[in-house]
Amino acid sequence: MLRAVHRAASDLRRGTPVLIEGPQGPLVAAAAEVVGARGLAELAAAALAPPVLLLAPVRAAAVLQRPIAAAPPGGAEGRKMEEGVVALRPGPALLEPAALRRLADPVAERLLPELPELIPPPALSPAALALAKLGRLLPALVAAPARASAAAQLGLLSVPAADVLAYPTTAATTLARVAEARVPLENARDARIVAFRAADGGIEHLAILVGEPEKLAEAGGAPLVRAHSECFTGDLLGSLRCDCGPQLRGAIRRMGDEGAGVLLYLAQEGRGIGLVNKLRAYTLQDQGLDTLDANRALGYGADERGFLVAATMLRALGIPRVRLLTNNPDKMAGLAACGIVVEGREAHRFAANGVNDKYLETKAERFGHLLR
Ligand SMILES: Nc1nc2c(ncn2[C@@H]2O[C@H](COP(=O)(O)OP(=O)(O)OP(=O)(O)O)[C@@H](O)[C@H]2O)c(=O)[nH]1
Ligand SMILES: [Zn+2]
Repeated sequence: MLRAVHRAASDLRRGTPVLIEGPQGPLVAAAAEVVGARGLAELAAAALAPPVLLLAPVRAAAVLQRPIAAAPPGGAEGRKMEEGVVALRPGPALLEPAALRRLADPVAERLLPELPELIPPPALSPAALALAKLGRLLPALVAAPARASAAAQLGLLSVPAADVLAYPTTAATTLARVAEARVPLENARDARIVAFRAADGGIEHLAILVGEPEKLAEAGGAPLVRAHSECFTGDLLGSLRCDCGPQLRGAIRRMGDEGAGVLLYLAQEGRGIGLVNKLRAYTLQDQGLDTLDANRALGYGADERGFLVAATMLRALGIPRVRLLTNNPDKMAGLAACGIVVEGREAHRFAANGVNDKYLETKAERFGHLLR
């Protein structure tokens, strides 16, 4: 079940259409960002009706140059605008690879050849958008109801919509320890790295254990824990745009000083949108958007991370109670909702550096990050 989703996301990434299966018959979909002439021809061969464009509501509003009310997915009430999906009927000038790429990408935005018309989204649209996000692609697709025989006849991959929507939970709950090694660190010599992998062999997450936090937990204690989302630019390159580097090294140093702790190094780059999209978000931020609106302009949510990954790893390590090193109240609530007892919070704030000042302000003002 994980495997089919994984393979379908990979096909989307290479511009090949996939079939998303539901009770009313399949939807054939290809990613607007990468689809080429061959993918569009395959899509047309599978389709029962002319293709439509599926976009996140914020992106659709930007394309149409007016505010729109998003249809909540599956008619569910109370969903956030950023979780909905909007369908547009394109004319022939838009059904062409370069125009589709411009439609998907606000960074590449130039005048579109025509303004498409708003129509009700076909069934299974939310799963199509979710699959593009799992592939870390821009959530923009060209899609059409498809013939049930299309998978066999055209050799397209087919995946149940329900499996796509369940993927984040399934992947998080099937994480298991696969490797472990002692790795003395500059500021914490007694450190080990434990690697976790999901049942589909997908993306791996790491736990860095300083000292013996498991023993502390066994005795009923709550070790110092940091759930750190990967940040290639900040953690590795020392980017000044964010505070990730100082937070990462600061957490290890603190655990070294205290003699015990766990740093979960989570493969959730860019708050879950991936490195490529984070770079796009940075371009939008240089054009004036803040970190939250930049994510939304791309069609992603402000924060796409789930906390089940961290909770599953902590449970597997035998650490059900934690003192969490964070300024983010959502992390505490998220871990608690996944069954981890958050006994306390330790502030983890570093001074602004002259470049990340606005980023830190936005985290406090719009994400509700605690200032101390
Ligand atoms: N999309 C996006 N992601 C960013 C941006 N700046 C940093 N990030 C990502 O944000 C994540 C940093 O999150 P964390 O430090 O784990 O958590 P936090 O939500 O800031 O909360 P704390 O625990 O208080 O640090 C990393 O995955 C970074 O790649 C940005 O401008 N846009
Ligand atoms: Zn960062």
